[in-house]
Formats: sequence, structure tokens, C-alpha cells
Amino acid sequence: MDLRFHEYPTREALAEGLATGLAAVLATAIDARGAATLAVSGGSTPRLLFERLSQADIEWDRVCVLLVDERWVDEDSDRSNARLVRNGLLVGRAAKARFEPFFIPGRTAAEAAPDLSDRFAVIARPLDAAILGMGNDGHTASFFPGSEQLGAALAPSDGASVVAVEAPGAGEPRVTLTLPLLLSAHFLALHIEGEDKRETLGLALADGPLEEMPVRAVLRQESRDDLQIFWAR
Ligand SMILES: O=C1O[C@H](COP(=O)(O)O)[C@@H](O)[C@H](O)[C@H]1O
Repeated sequence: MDLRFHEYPTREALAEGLATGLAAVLATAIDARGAATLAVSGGSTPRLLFERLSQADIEWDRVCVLLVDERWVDEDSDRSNARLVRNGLLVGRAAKARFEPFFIPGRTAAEAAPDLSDRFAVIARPLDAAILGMGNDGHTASFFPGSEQLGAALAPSDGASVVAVEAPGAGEPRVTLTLPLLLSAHFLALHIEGEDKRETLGLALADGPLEEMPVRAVLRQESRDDLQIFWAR
């Protein structure tokens, strides 16, 4: 598999390099279609990337930003991925971007998922860029080991673009974009940092059940041997 592995000397250099690449992808989409769609991960890894990307000199008012997954918590929670995006990415030049959060107050993830699926099928097609993260349990987006909904998230029989997910290691209930939608992204990257994540990546690239490390669903896609992996110590 021809995975493209980009190693940077520092996390700052990685953020600069990936932000520059993403800005070019978004600018190209804007030139071609007049609009661009960017799906980003939450968690802790993207903070520096968001800081750099928010300064990119592109037509942000033509960019739609969404998350690849969300923890089903209110935006005033530290666990909210939407909060991270609003505070970290949608500032400076990028404040003009349109953000499409998942969380709907007063509804559970399971209740909201069908409506979100319909809505994001329109919003997210096409995805110009999708940046995935990875947990040391081998999850990516909200594709978690031990989740009853993993099959539906990886191969939705009804063509869903968003599914609700629960898993022992997930903390709270979540929603996630489904794998087919993520794989449709023109530019698809996995952004990981630290020796621990590199070790986890090594395990994920080795033989073993996909269900134990769902990130394998992305790494083993022959149709996406252009997956770009960004890593810094
Ligand atoms: O829960 C999540 O975790 C992963 C990895 O997060 P990190 O803190 O290890 O960077 C993230 O990619 C995902 O979007 C998030 O919901």
C-alpha cells in the first residue's frame, strides 16, 4: 500500500506544512466550484494546525467547515469538538467560514442522527478535504473498537452519511460521518503526533482484525492509497 508518510521535525512545522497544503486544496476547490468543504477532527491534536490554518489567506467566506465526528455534549463542555473548532479554527481570517456543527440541544445522538444524515449528505458532498485523527485504542473519527454501531458506521446499508455511536471507550454517545463519505474526500489525511501514536500506527498497519483497530478500515482501503499521513514527535 502506497501510504504517504510525512514526518516533520516539530509539531509546529507539521502544522505549518499541513495548513499550507490544506489552504491550497481549499483554494483549488474554490477556483473550480466557487466553494470548498473541509471536515476536521476534534480531540487535542489539531490545535496547532487550526491556529496556522486560521491564518491562511483564502476566501474563507466560501468555505464550509464540519467535523468528522462529535461527542454528544453541549458546546460549553470541554469535550465538545465544536467548541474546539469555534475557538481554534474559526478565528482570524477563518472567522468568515461557515460552520455546520452536529450537536442539537435537547435531542439524543440517536434521535438526531437520521436528520443529521439527511442534512450532511447535502452539506458534505463533495468533501474537498478530510483530516482524520487517531486514538491509541485504534479509533478514528468515531469508529471505535467494541462499538455495536461500528458496522453501520463503516458500511451503512442505508447509505447514511452520519450515524450515532456508543462504545465502551468513547466516553459519551457520539455521531460520526460514515466511512464512505470520508473516503470520498478529494484530499484525505491522517494527522497524528507523538511516539505513542506512531507505535499505534505501526500496530494498525500490521495484520489483525479490523474491529480491534477500526483505523484499519481507512489504512486498508486500496482505493485510497493516496492517504497522506502527517506525523511529528
Ligand atoms: O475523541 C476523539 O479522539 C480522536 C483523537 O483525539 P486526540 O485527542 O488523540 O487527538 C479525534 O480524532 C476525534 O475527532 C475525537 O472525537
